[in-house]
Amino acid sequence: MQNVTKVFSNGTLALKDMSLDVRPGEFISLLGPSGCGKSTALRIIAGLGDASSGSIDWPSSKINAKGLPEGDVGFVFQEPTLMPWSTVFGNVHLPLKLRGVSKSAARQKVMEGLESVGLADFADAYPRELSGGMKMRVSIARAIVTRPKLLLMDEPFAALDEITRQKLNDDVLKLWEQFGVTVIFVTHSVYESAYLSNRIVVMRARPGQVYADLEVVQPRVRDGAYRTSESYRAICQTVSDTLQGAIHSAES
Ligand SMILES: Nc1ncnc2c1ncn2[C@@H]1O[C@H](COP(=O)(O)OP(=O)(O)OP(=O)(O)O)[C@@H](O)[C@H]1O
Repeated sequence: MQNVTKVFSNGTLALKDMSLDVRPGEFISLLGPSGCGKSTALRIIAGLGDASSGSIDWPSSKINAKGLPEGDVGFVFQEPTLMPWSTVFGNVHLPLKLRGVSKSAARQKVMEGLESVGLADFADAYPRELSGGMKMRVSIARAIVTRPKLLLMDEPFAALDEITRQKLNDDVLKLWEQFGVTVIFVTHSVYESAYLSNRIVVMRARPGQVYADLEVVQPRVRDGAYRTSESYRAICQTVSDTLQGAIHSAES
């Protein structure tokens, strides 16, 4: 993102001169107070909204006529947004169907996607038969079925209970390693960002901008032991202090 500014039609200045370089293979959390423009930034990266000025460049991808990388971006929303009339298989097939890939030709990829989120046995189930966490898994399988290089996730687990959220955090980390996908993950949670990411971009509000860019390179393995480790506690403390700084900088 190069100097991206977004002014909505009602005059709200959501982002001002936001610049962010994302390197292949990173797991970045975008963290910040409510209304600081996290979702707006993610939507502009995904091509779901236009920047008022500035640009999104894709130096490592071929781009299509819309200026977006061809087939390279998957998006997971806060709500699973599944089609209730379609089975789990049908929901995950959708992005491939929109590209003209028939059900039979897509079967292997859809089943691989479902296996990677532990739902291979639920291919014929309907969304109403699934728990909230399972619906979100289907949504993730749908986002990765096209093998995107970049996965954008907008507070995907905010509505889930803590245990389910922790399990899904581990699932996402597995997918990140398995597919080598670059992830940008929007969250309100200091703890979630410190658990998942190797880079935490803290934003400030009014106007939305990058306030701090923190590296969390170690440890490589994130698991239950990390959650209770001194290094995790220290990272959470640093991130929490930085977030407080971002909140105060917006008020001054
Ligand atoms: N379509 C829109 N029209 C007008 N203003 C908007 C629109 N979408 C977002 N905004 C405003 O832009 C600012 C940034 O919103 P955005 O949803 O990107 O923030 P956020 O950091 O994702 O917030 P949250 O954490 O609460 O989801 C807010 O002031 C919001 O009210």
